[in-house]
Amino acid sequence: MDSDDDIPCAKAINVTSPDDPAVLSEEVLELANGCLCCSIKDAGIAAIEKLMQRKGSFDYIVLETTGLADPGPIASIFWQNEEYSAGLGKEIILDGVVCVVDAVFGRTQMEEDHSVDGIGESLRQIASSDVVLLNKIDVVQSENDLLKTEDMIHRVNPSAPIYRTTHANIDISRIININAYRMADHIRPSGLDEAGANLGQGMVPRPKHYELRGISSLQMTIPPLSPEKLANFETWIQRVLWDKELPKDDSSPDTHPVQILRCKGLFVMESGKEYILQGVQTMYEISEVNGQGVHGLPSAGKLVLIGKGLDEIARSSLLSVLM
Ligand SMILES: Nc1nc2c(ncn2[C@@H]2O[C@H](COP(=O)(O)OP(=O)(O)OP(=O)(O)O)[C@@H](O)[C@H]2O)c(=O)[nH]1
Repeated sequence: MDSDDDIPCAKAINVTSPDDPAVLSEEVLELANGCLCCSIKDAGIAAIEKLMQRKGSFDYIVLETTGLADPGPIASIFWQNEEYSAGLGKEIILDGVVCVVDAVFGRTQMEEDHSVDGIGESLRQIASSDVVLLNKIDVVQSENDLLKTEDMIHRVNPSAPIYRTTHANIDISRIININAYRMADHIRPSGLDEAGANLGQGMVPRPKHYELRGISSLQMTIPPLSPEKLANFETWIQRVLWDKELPKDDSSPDTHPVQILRCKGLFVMESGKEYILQGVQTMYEISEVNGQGVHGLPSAGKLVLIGKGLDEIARSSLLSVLM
């Protein structure tokens, strides 16, 4: 961790290859300007492509950022690369963001987290994650401490699974090839809302809203949508992501700033089709899910938004579009 960095960003690409003794299993590429997030399109991805040219393709690339990095811009650049790159670059796809939280100090770090724009790095990292490892549980005194930390992580990011680990020991399938930016399964509602009631057609449990030190999240179950409602939602999310404010209407004429760090959703259409929403920073994608209906019930979608300003007003604005 480089605590004296001015700009929180990754400093190197570290690609490990246990089968390659010639490089002692590890190769580190230092980037010329030392900053991955500002220059990844030309330097970061280009550096990985160069490695791929020299050594052949990789099964998987693990990119470890500094402890101060904001994963959002880095994830969005890799995601953008999927769309715009050609040749070898096309093989570099974004699988997911994993965050390791220290089970001993993590809660204090989250409680004391702050930055100029109100979202400190530890909350940003948790907010942007697809999976969270709560590590060093062997040195935590009580189960209650672990539960409190898990609850805090869940309030910041209600959609990421949290796995307790020691020495980050984890079944690799939980963090590799998770396809977090493509699959709908991890967003799919379980069929029971939090009170344990079955979700029937047209029944919508109350959306859940959490807030912790500037980061808020909004989670809601969504009934089957008409194409028109989905189109309305798309207009809404564009306004929120790109203009960073809620759409104004007669009932809410004032400017209401909103900043989304990560959004995920699964929309079930009245026709039975399913669409998945994925978004990071200002980028989003809504794409049809193939093989819908494999899970049978419930016929309900789900939406998770994580960022700033996602309060009751944001909730009402969203409900007016979706319900
Ligand atoms: N008791 C215990 N120690 C751990 C665990 N995980 C890591 N450690 C120890 O904690 C120390 C720091 O581990 P690192 O993996 O270097 O931590 P890090 O945060 O990645 O460090 P930097 O990336 O260098 O900032 C090492 O001495 C590890 O052996 C754990 O689950 N339990």
